[in-house]
Formats: sequence, structure tokens, C-alpha cells
Amino acid sequence: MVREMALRACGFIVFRRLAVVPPPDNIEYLLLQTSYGEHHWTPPKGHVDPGEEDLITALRETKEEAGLGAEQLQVLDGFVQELRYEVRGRPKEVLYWLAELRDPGTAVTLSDEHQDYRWARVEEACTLAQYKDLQDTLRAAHRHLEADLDKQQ
Ligand SMILES: Nc1nc2c(ncn2[C@@H]2O[C@H](COP(=O)(O)OP(=O)(O)OP(=O)(O)OP(=O)(O)OC[C@H]3O[C@@H](n4cnc5c(=O)[nH]c(N)nc54)[C@H](O)[C@@H]3O)[C@@H](O)[C@H]2O)c(=O)[nH]1
Repeated sequence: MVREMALRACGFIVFRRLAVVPPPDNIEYLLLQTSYGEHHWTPPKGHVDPGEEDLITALRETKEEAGLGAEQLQVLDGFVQELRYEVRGRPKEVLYWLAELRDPGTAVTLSDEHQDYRWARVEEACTLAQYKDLQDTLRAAHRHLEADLDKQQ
């Protein structure tokens, strides 16, 4: 039996820390709303080009979709989440890493693929995200950041 190859996409859960609010409530996550289809919200991500490395895809898509480049991001070690769902009857897998926006004041610049963006605290981000698997991923990211914080204290 030939198993159908899953469509593969990679992206970043981009977050920023506001200076004026004490942690962990100062953490906000970036979500983008598509300008097509159901106008759903997801972190920046997109399809892996043939031969492209996963992290390079995540960086390229984040630059294309949000205008945020590698030099503006700090990619975190030790966190990656894999989502699997079906799109038009085909299996799709999405890998998300975590990346902090170094300067929380950096402006987001959207492409034609998205019509809106939001910096949202974890619960608002989950409300926007809608999908259970993406909500779980956002909460896992938040727990990971909170655990990091505990270690520093
Ligand atoms: N005009 C038009 N054009 C489209 C359309 N569709 C695509 N284009 C074009 O394709 C290009 C995109 O290329 P990339 O940027 O490289 O790829 P991705 O970023 O991967 O983008 P996608 O939108 O293909 O993929 P998803 O976000 O995965 O959404 C697909 C479906 O999956 C569901 N879904 C989404 N997220 C989750 C989740 O976390 N969990 C679960 N469980 N389900 C989830 C949801 O139901 C959704 O409808 C663009 O240039 C468009 O021009 C469309 O309907 N009309």
C-alpha cells in the first residue's frame, strides 16, 4: 500500500514580552487572519518548498507573512509541536517552533494572504485560534515559557 505523503508546513509561534506588565501576563502571541477561505487565525507558517529545511521554511514564511526577519527573532531551543489535520481530504502536518520578537515594539507588516493580525494573551489567542490542536499548542508554548521563568527565579 502506498501511503499518501502529507502536505508539510512550518512556522513560528511568535511571542513578545511587554516591559510594562509583570510576567507571565506580559507575554503576547502573534496571530494572523487569512484574507481567504474561512478567514481563520494561525501563527505565521506555510508550505515547505522542495528540498527546503524546516526551520528555513519557518523563517521564510514569517518574513513573508509578518515582515519579521531572522535578525528580529530569537528562536528558542527545546520546543517544537507537531499538528496533524486534514485539508480538503489530504493529510497535512504543521511544525511550530517558538520565537521571541527581540524588540516588542517592532511593527508587523502583512502580505496579501492576511487581512488582520493580533498580539494576544494566551486565552485570547486560543479564542481566536478555534482549533483544539492549535489551542493545545498555544497553551503548551505558554507553559514552556512559564517553566523557563520559574527556573530563572
Ligand atoms: N483564494 C484562496 N486561496 C487559498 C485558499 N486556501 C489556501 N489558499 C492559498 O494557499 C496559500 C497558502 O500557502 P502557504 O502560506 O504556503 O500555506 P499555509 O499557511 O499552510 O496556508 P493554508 O491556508 O493553505 O493552510 P491552513 O492554515 O492549514 O488552512 C487550511 C485549512 O485547514 C484548517 N486549519 C487551519 N489551521 C488549523 C489548525 O491549526 N488545526 C486544524 N485542525 N485545522 C486547521 C482550516 O479549516 C483551513 O481552512 C495562500 O497563498 C493562499 O493564496 C482558499 O481557500 N482560497
